[in-house]
Amino acid sequence: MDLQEAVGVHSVFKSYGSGKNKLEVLIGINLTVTRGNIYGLLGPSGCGKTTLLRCLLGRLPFDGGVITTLGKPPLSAGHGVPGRMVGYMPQEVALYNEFTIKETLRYFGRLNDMSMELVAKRTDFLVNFLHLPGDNRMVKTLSGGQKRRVSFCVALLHEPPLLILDEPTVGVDPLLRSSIWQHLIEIVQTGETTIILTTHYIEEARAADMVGLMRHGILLAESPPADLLMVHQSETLEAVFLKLCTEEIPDDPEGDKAEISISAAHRYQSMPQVEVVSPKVDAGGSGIDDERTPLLANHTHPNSISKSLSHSSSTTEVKTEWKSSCSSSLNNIFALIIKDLLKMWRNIPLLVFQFIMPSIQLCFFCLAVGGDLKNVPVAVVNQDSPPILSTSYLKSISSSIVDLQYHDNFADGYNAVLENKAWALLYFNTSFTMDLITRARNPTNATSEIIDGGSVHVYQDITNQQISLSLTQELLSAFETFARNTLYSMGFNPGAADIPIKFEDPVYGDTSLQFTDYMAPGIICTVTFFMAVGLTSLSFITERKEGLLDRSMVAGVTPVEVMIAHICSQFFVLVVQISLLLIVAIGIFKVPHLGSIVLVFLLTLLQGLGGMAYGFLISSLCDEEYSAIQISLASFYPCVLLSGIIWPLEAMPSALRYISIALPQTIPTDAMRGILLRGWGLEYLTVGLGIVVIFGWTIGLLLLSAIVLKIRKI
Ligand SMILES: Nc1ncnc2c1ncn2[C@@H]1O[C@H](COP(=O)(O)OP(=O)(O)OP(=O)(O)O)[C@@H](O)[C@H]1O
Repeated sequence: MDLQEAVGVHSVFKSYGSGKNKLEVLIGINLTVTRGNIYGLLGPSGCGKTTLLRCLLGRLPFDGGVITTLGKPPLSAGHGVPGRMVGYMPQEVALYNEFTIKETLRYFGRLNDMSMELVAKRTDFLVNFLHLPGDNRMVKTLSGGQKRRVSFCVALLHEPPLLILDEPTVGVDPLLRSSIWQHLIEIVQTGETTIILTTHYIEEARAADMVGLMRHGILLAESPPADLLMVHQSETLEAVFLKLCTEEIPDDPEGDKAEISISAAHRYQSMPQVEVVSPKVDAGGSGIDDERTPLLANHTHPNSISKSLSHSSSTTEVKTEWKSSCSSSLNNIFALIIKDLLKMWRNIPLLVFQFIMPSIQLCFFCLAVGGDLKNVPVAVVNQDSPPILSTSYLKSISSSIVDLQYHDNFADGYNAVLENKAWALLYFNTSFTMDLITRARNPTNATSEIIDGGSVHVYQDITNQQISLSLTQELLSAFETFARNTLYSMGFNPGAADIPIKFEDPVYGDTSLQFTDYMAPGIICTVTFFMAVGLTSLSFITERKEGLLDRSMVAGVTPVEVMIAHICSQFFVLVVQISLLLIVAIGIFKVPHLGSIVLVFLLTLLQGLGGMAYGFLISSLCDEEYSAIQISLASFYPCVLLSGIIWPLEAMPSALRYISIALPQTIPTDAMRGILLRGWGLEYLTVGLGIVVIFGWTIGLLLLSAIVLKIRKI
């Protein structure tokens, strides 16, 4: 291997998609970048420049060929590409909008293991050199061009031996562009830094040591700019490029690429081999060689150059000590945690939302579900004469539960139910009191007419089972009260012999328990789990879409480090969330808590971690937020419905029960119920199993996410 070779690309092929949708983007590309050189990769939009750069960075797998960067293939063990050996400026801005310039550079400085003093010095220099406003300015308040310059700063910050810059001069005014080129020329002077950049401004690439002209995935030519101009007898690189394009593709620009590839390769071989000349330092140390002069001659801001040149000596003093060893995971995790915490800090409303959202959801649940009915309208037609016992019975009905509405005749009362103005009609015959007394005096000899006349006739709308069951319960319990208070006190026995079943004191629970208490443990589990799913998946997809994750990964961060950092930074959010949730459940809504609160907390915390792990899996599978939301929603209902949270597992078909038991909420919810309602501890199998199940799910989901990320090469 040529020791002078910084980057070698040999017969590299890359395509996107497959079958009919296959798009060949790189077709047997060969290129060599010499150490200490600036290599300008030129070509029209869509010709594959970014794709090639991402392959060089190890961020995109390629189909065939060999790539070496700084002597090794990217991603080889212990290699710093991706990592500290490379500085990357992507095409998109890829900056945290909520950070200041200083914070942005500190984050990337930490990833590159720089001391904060060094970061501060480099920040001062770069902010000054690139004419950026103060380093305390928020990125979101910068103009498009200023943001791109901050992005450029990030790539230059740690003075890596390899700089890969995707269109660094887009959105930059000509003066600054010239100054940037001047700086790039300076930093390659030592021979330690190599730069590959793409640009649409073909003419500015005259300042490069070597240019590669790309079109339709092939390299049409690779030569020093001066030689290209000479060989093609053209005045401008643009003219050379046009000439090459028309030579190669006379009729159809979308024509046969294989043919192009062969002819291009042929021409490359037949081209005069030109010695690659490193930029020469002139007597004044300006570092401007003859070929570059035309570009720099347009420079009307001499201060910019002299300023950057004076920095040349200072940069040697503040030279970053980049390390060639692999990224330190702990260092990366630390940097990522600080970044995550800062992001949270910068978005306090979102943080507060995260803290209180589970509690608010629990409030809605406790307020809306499981309570007693109130003011249920019930029509009454009382034709009892004299209305003694009927009135007494009606008085026994709870007025807070049932709102009695009197009607004159049966038809009116019945219509009220038909028109959904009442949930039931209570009808008393004219002989209700007399017949009930007759029946009470002699229950064994009561005729069916007497029984019918002495009964309350109830006509119900039972389309709402919850209302009809509660109403039935209330009417029956009112009759019990009425019988005890009125009939027995009058010395009558209505005839109902006591059923020979005696309910002793319950083993677990008491009669004050409500449906809310049964559901609350499941709600606590699911709310915590799915809040974490949503926040984790969306946060990662957004970071990935904005190129932020990619940028961190080029700096050497691995997906596992991202996961660990996210879990650490979100841990404190979870702790606050769960504390508030339990305060609301136990303190405000008086959900019984007979067992250890620590165990309840632990189980809920594990649910949150499980949710994060599921969020990771979703974000590793989905590229878009909407698909992540769809998967989350699609899994929410099965989880809630199948986990025995709303309705007992015992009511499910037995086959479904097996699926249900395997879900991450079923056994943990049972365990939570055991702790809260029965006072169970770890000595009970269900509680231990609940912890093991959710822990197992968390580890399994994390591993699965790591595998998916690896397969998808994200
Ligand atoms: N992830 C992808 N899936 C499918 N096609 C893609 C993907 N990324 C890029 N392409 C396609 O590959 C081709 C090359 O894209 P690339 O971004 O490498 O071009 P480029 O030369 O960098 O263009 P520009 O100068 O506009 O940035 C384009 O046709 C693009 O649409």
